[in-house]
Amino acid sequence: MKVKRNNYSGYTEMYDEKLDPSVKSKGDLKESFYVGPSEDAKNSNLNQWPSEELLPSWRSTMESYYEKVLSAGKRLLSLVALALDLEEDFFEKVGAYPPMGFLRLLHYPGESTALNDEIYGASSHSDYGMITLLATDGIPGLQICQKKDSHPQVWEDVPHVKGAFIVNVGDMTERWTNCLFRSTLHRVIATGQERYSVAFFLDPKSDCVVECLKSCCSETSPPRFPPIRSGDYLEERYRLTYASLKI
Ligand SMILES: O=C(O)CCC(=O)C(=O)O
Ligand SMILES: [Fe+2]
Repeated sequence: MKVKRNNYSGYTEMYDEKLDPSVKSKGDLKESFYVGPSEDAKNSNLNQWPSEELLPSWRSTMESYYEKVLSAGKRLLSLVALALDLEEDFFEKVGAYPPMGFLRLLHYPGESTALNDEIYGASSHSDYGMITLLATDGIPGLQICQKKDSHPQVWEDVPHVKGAFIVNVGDMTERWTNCLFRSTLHRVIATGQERYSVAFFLDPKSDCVVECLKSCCSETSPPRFPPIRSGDYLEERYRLTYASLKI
């Protein structure tokens, strides 16, 4: 396909990714299309777009959705800051802005693969960034595990609420808050039903250093994660997602 993934933008085929590298499958069932920020630091556009003749207005629809969900995400981040007793514009002040938004259009094929338990629509993972705003078509499949350190893990279906986003806490928020806000462990099981969803990942600007908030650590509860540059952290997480595969 002409718009195949490049620099994390464009099309990824079925089995291109494995979100849980420990799963013994050839990859996750989903196929997806990524749309990143329209400009990088050097002002060059990294996005891949299908041709206007093939899909008229598709690009403008995506760009318009991107802007709207980004603005909703930023408002939500202000609420996260307030919930942590920080100033409303904390994430702006700490250098996370302008945040990097990644829109991901997902398609899960309808074929049943129930014979192989290890095949997931999306295998178990937590999202990497600050928060994710997820819209789904209401077809079941998405599950969360609330106590991710427990064994065996208990998975619960996420109910669909029409017109509402599902909001996942990401790993960088977990690092910032020293696990006060736990990132959401989730997966999509293969139900044999075709399913569509749209995820919007909100990540800090790449040179933002994510380190434990002063209010979230003490002598008895020291920082559990070392400070890390957001761009380096994301690079490593993406590398691991593709490392077990040959692409
Ligand atoms: O399709 C879904 O409901 C979840 C997708 C997801 O978790 C992801 O892309 O990170
Ligand atoms: Fe996810």
